[in-house]
Amino acid sequence: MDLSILRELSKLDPAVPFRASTDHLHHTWAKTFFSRPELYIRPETIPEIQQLVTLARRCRRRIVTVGSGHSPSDLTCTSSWLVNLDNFNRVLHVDPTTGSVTVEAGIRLRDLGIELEKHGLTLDNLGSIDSQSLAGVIATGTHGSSLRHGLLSECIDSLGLVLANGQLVRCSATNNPDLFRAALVSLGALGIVVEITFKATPSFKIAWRQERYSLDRVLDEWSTGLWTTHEFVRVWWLPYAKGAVVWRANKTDLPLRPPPQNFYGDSLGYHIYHNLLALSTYVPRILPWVEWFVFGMQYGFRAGSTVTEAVEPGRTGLLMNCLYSQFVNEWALPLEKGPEAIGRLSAWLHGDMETAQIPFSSKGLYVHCPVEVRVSDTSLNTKPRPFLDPTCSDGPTLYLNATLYRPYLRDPPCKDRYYEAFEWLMRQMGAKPHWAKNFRTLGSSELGRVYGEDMDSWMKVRGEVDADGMFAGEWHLRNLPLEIGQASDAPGGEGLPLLEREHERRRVDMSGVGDGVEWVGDRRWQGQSPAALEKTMIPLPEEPVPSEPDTPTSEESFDLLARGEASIMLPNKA
Ligand SMILES: Cc1cc2nc3c(=O)[nH]c(=O)nc-3n(C[C@H](O)[C@H](O)[C@H](O)COP(=O)(O)OP(=O)(O)OC[C@H]3O[C@@H](n4cnc5c(N)ncnc54)[C@H](O)[C@@H]3O)c2cc1C
Ligand SMILES: O=C1O[C@H](CO)C(O)=C1O
Repeated sequence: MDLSILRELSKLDPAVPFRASTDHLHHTWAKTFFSRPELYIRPETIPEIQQLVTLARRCRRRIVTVGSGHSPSDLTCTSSWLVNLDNFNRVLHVDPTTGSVTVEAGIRLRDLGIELEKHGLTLDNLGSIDSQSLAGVIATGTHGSSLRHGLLSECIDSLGLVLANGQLVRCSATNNPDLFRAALVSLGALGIVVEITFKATPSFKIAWRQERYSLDRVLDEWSTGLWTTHEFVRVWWLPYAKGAVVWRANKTDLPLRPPPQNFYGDSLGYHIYHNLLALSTYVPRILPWVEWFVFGMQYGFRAGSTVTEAVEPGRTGLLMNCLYSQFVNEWALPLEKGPEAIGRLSAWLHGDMETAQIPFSSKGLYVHCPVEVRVSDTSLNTKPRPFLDPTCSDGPTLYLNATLYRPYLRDPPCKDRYYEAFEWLMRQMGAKPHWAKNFRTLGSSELGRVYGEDMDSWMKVRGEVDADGMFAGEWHLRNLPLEIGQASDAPGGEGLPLLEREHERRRVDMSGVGDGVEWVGDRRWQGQSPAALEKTMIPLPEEPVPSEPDTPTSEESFDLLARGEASIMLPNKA
């Protein structure tokens, strides 16, 4: 570990542990991106979080907070300090009568669900999985599929954040409302969210039903009940079959009835599908047949042929099997534009360029299914909207998610051409990308324009709480209208001196397994002598963490750290 870090650490409260390790390899769940942070820090208390922020500020380091790494882009990559709150995940307060719950922000949705169930409570809406951290779900605008619900974060009443100056601040609709609206989709760029208070709902069961439709029927019923007969509805469009799987659920008091076995839910079907996808990397033209075979085995070969039903707890029944590593490219647009968007993309995939009106060739291109088709309605929400909410404010929203699997972690050959055309169509139709997913950059100015005053408001709050860019990196620079000044030139430069630039991307060295990319930051602090670095350290007016500047670090702790041993838990104490 860098000696200047140790020196600064020795000046802080020795009673507060600094739980850092030095050899962590970070990767996204999908193993799309990897990075090697200088330090991986897993705090367990708020004083520890405040201390690490103070230390980062003094050592001029960027901080990235990572939840479960389920965002498949390079959003959580860093060569600087990576903070994870998996050990800061307790339920602090539950009021079973009002449903008000306060938790530490690192809690995963699954663990939260189990805890809430003990009090007869649950979350009122879920996406496809429950592995994410609650803070991560909020930070990117995660959604489920229901016209009676908006973003998952709609249940949030207040947030506590540790900001770049080490202070813990709280915000809600009435207290610091601008910070609250900015922090509801923060993209990790405001500070570390540490406490979350939200409204849980009485636990419920759902009765769900799933059947195959023709695409024509989906489009015919689009405005006449497809999305409204049930509280939760999602559609998987199978482009080559010109069909779809429609899944719908309502709350129920019926007794639990587990779902029947299904093809790729079992080991054999799972591996058959995986290997067919792997084969399609070399022989892409088999993909229409793979779609026919796998989804026929899974859901029946003809529209209306097989109906699957079950009754499950909402907490698990709303989830789905997401199978393999994947790219996900998802956009939000007004629900009424769905038939046109699906019709044009369908035409493009089938080579009908006149109907598609998409200026790229689809000749010889074969893609994976499904395209996920989901909805939400955030216009019903009476609470403050997140500034960076990509959904429609004046009516229901449709999400189109072009999923591409990465069999055995290999990228499919259709990716660039498919996403180029898909994104062109989405932009032409006025859609906005889901922040967490694999959209190629639109450029910060386009997103700035698309979000207008809301982006200005978000940027203003960001600038106020993190003037040096301690929580900003290349992903933010690429997608948000940040002013970096001379940030890239020198530490301590004007603009956002702590913002971490990308130095390079390289094929990750994993013995040739997969097409994952290693993201490498500029590590601009390297090569600086401790004395030179110290010159760039900004003294702080307020010190939230008690410090004892003259307390020497014990020889023993110092040696351990200097050797850079992995997984050291440093009680900063003799
Ligand atoms: C298989 C799969 C299924 C998915 N299903 C859905 C779905 O149905 N609907 C949907 O909308 N999305 C879905 N997603 C996307 C997922 O919900 C988001 O990527 C979510 O942000 C992941 O949460 P995480 O805890 O992994 O956060 P990460 O991916 O680790 O981080 C996401 C962002 O949150 C920030 N962050 C995390 N913790 C904190 C904190 N304590 N303080 C401040 N910032 C923080 C990070 O810095 C980063 O900017 C899915 C993803 C996968 C891989
Ligand atoms: O990002 C996502 O992955 C799954 C699809 O497999 C899903 O529903 C998302 O959203």
